[in-house]
Amino acid sequence: MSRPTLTFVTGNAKKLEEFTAILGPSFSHQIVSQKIDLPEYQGTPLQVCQEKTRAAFQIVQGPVIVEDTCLCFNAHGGLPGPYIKWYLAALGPEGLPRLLADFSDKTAYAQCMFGYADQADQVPRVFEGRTHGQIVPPRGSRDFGWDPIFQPDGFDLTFAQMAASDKHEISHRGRALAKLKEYFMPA
Ligand SMILES: O=c1nc[nH]c2c1ncn2[C@H]1C[C@H](O)[C@@H](COP(=O)(O)OP(=O)(O)OP(=O)(O)O)O1
Ligand SMILES: [Mg+2]
Repeated sequence: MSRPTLTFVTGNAKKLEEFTAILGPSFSHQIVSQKIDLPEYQGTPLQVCQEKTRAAFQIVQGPVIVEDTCLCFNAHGGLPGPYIKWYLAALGPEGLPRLLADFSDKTAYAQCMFGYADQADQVPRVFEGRTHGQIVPPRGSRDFGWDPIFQPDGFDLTFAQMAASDKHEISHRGRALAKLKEYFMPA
């Protein structure tokens, strides 16, 4: 029996790796990935995610999933937020914590939004997950983005120092995918 196909459009190999690991082999749909760098939209995280979903649908012309991730500094009113990619590219994990040097509030949250559409004229469905924590000087492997500078609440380790399965259990992505899984595979 063949499972229906869902195409995950992302240019980020680490996202795809986590997505596949978190959903696991028993997911209702067969995941196909397309490595396309979609436009980096501006707006609220929800608007960015929905625009990105529409753009992906135009390309795939079938059921698609996209994901947009934000890292939001509370002292900066939620910025860099969806623009974290550019900040990370410009400053690297060493430079990012310095943005908060003059602020006593080092708290931040990671937010992940998956967008899903299976028709063109549809408001994309969004599954959101959030993890609160602190921005710290980098510790741990430099494998994935800002993982070395994000220390989730309740842990002494940054995401980069945690075992992958521990990260997934509490991560923005893990939480968003738990909702997505619930939608596709209701209990
Ligand atoms: O769990 C994570 N742990 C650490 N870093 C992360 C994580 N998740 C995303 N990131 C990075 C990738 C990119 O620098 C930015 C999000 O930007 P974002 O546009 O969503 O990602 P992207 O352009 O790399 O891939 P895509 O083609 O799916 O848009 O934060
Ligand atoms: Mg992107």
